[in-house]
Amino acid sequence: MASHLLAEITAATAAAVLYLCWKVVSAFWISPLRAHSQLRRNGFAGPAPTFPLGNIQEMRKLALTSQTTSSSPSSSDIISHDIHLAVFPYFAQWHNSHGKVFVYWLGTEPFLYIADPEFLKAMSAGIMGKSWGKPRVFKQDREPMFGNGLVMVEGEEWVRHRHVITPAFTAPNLKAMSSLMVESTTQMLDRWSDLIADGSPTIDVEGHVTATAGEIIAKTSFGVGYETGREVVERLRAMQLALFNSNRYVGVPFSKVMCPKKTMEAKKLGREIDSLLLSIISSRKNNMMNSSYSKNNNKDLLGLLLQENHVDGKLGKTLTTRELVDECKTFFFGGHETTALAISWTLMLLAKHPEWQEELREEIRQVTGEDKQIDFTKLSSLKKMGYVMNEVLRLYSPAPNVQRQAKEDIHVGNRTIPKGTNMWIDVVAMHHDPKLWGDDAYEFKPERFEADPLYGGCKHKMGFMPFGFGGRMCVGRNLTMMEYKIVLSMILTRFSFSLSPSYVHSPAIVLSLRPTHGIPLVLRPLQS
Ligand code: HEM
Repeated sequence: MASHLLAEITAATAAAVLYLCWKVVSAFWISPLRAHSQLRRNGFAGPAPTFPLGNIQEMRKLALTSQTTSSSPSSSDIISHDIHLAVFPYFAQWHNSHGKVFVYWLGTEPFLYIADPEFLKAMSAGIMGKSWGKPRVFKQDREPMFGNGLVMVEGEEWVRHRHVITPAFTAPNLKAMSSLMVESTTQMLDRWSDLIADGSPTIDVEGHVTATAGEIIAKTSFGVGYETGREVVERLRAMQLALFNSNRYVGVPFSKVMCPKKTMEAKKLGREIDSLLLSIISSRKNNMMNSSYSKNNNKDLLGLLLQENHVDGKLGKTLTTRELVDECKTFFFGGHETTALAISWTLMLLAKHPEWQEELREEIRQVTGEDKQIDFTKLSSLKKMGYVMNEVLRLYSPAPNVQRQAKEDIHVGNRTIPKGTNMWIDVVAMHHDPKLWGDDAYEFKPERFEADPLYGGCKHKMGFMPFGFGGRMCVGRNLTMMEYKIVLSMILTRFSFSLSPSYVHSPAIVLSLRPTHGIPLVLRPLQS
């Protein structure tokens, strides 16, 4: 009897193990092979993948070769803005052999690489925001950062999130945040004045600007006076480092098991962040129930989302507490580093172009007049600053790529992109393409946006997309524009600056497009 039972258990276990093996082989070997041949049949060629790394090995090799053989100048005198080869050496190489649309593999996941705006236009025609997916591998990889926040959520869920979140970014709501930006920037500039007075006029502005942008996003997201906000920010930064400053095998089966330390650390920080945010949210909710609650005290993003929830609760346009936690994290990761990088790269470019520093100072003088203070209502008059911002976002786009996943088969001419295909849109390649921008594509020329403020004279309307495209375009772009103009006007009004001889031009991708060795500037106070 006992031996009969044992035999049954053994048989059941063997069947379960076999089934599991079949599932694994099917998910990581058979399905990818099927997808590979389907894409090839549809005319999408690309570098040959190997199992289980796909093209990762080759990408690493090319990145390493590019680092060691890079002719990119290390001196602050000669700076090349032709950065595609330096930041994406593998894509630049595959461009030459496979054109502007091809398939490459991250582990067992196929990615359709796109750097052709005409293909992009044809591919996205008629597809609404809610019908796009986001690559599953990135959703898993970045889960601790974005959870089910707006960047990652799909379908009707995305519609619900976007409806609740969009009103928080309207002009009257943003206006209320401008004083928080002025406050944090003033503190940063006072520190710069102290450093200069102490005889240290060379300052790595990137570090300072990123810290200030982190403070600003914490205040604009969770509100002033929330000491916990600082704790959240510190942990969020630590989590980002844990996730991105190590060897990564995105798309490779069981890659998390291969980097257990990183995975555990990110998970632990994730739990701590969630519990801090949960406590902020529940105390805010309690305050709203309080009779002395005033709407004016709640003009930060979280407060606005809670109000939206409050007002529209009956219409089903609500976010759960868990979703609010994910949105707070999303604002932080989506919002602070990108904006800080836009400002930092601008400072590098303006340091190289003192004539543009002067142009902008003159514009600020004209716009502010006697007040000398930049005020929210005057920001839209800073036109030249807008051209400079666009030109910086073109040359050094903080978000170097945009990702999508096909939820259904997509037809482009006589080719079909099969359902489930991931797409990787190379923004850096398009922003630097001389065929789209002309022979001066690698030059810093803000004036190209004077005649054509939206597209900078780009020959294709989808060739300039620092904030993405279509219904899923960045929800925070107006907040960025406001922060950019406030911070930059305040810096330009108090200091003139040049590049330190120690500056090393080294743009590289660490999720965003970053200056690897910071941006050391030599600052000089201006007479007020
Ligand atoms: C220079 C600054 C910024 C850049 C370059 C940038 C860039 C982008 C890009 C490229 C996308 C993807 C769009 C797409 O898939 O088509 C995006 C989406 C998003 N961004 Fe930004 N962003 C910036 C600032 C911000 C700020 C300040 C916030 C919020 C505080 C923010 C929040 C978001 C969110 C929530 C999404 C997801 C939108 C959706 O899928 O519906 N971003 N951003």
